Amino acid sequence: MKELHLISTGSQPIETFVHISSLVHSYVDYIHVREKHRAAKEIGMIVEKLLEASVPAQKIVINDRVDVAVVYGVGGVQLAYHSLSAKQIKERFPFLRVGQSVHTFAEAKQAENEGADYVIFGHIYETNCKEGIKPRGLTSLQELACSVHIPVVAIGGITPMHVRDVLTAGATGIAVMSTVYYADHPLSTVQLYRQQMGEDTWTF
Ligand SMILES: Cc1nc(C(=O)O)sc1CCOP(=O)(O)O
Repeated sequence: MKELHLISTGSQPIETFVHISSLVHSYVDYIHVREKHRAAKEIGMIVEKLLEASVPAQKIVINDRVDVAVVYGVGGVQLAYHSLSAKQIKERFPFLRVGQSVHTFAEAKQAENEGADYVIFGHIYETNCKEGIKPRGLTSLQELACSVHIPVVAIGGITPMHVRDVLTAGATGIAVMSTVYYADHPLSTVQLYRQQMGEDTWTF
């Protein structure tokens, strides 16, 4: 099964993020709370709202803040270069699914060696989120996916029309932000991603 991850924008009202997440969660595998400017307490409140909106705890991934993930009993954490290491977290909290965000082959190898469950690699295409930084493209994705043994989730500018190319390049899943959270019709957008992933028979 190919994974579909959604990432919060960090700039939307929380109510909008929770509302859209509640509409689409049946069709996605993971919803990342990536709210870098917010304190742990606020991130915890967002998790509470997601849970109240029936988003399953196992689908919730907290960016960076392992403390919040453990306290709220959610499914996973997504680590950045400035986060605690995958090794430290896996040793203490083996029940957490640990993703590492990477931008180079060396970072991906290190994540694998440290016991990360998967990496998110990007950005593949141009995206407003990484303005002015050259996209890494499909060839780098292909090289990286061939070189590590853990799943590689692709991120950055991925529209439904890109999905097949990205999966053909070796990604085991995709992560998207603006195309869903800024969509006029988030539910049909997510369904379109699923179709492109060859999973139009997705059951929920
Ligand atoms: C959060 C994030 N990380 C990236 C990376 O390359 O590490 S790209 C990205 C943003 C992805 O947003 P969109 O789907 O709107 O392009």
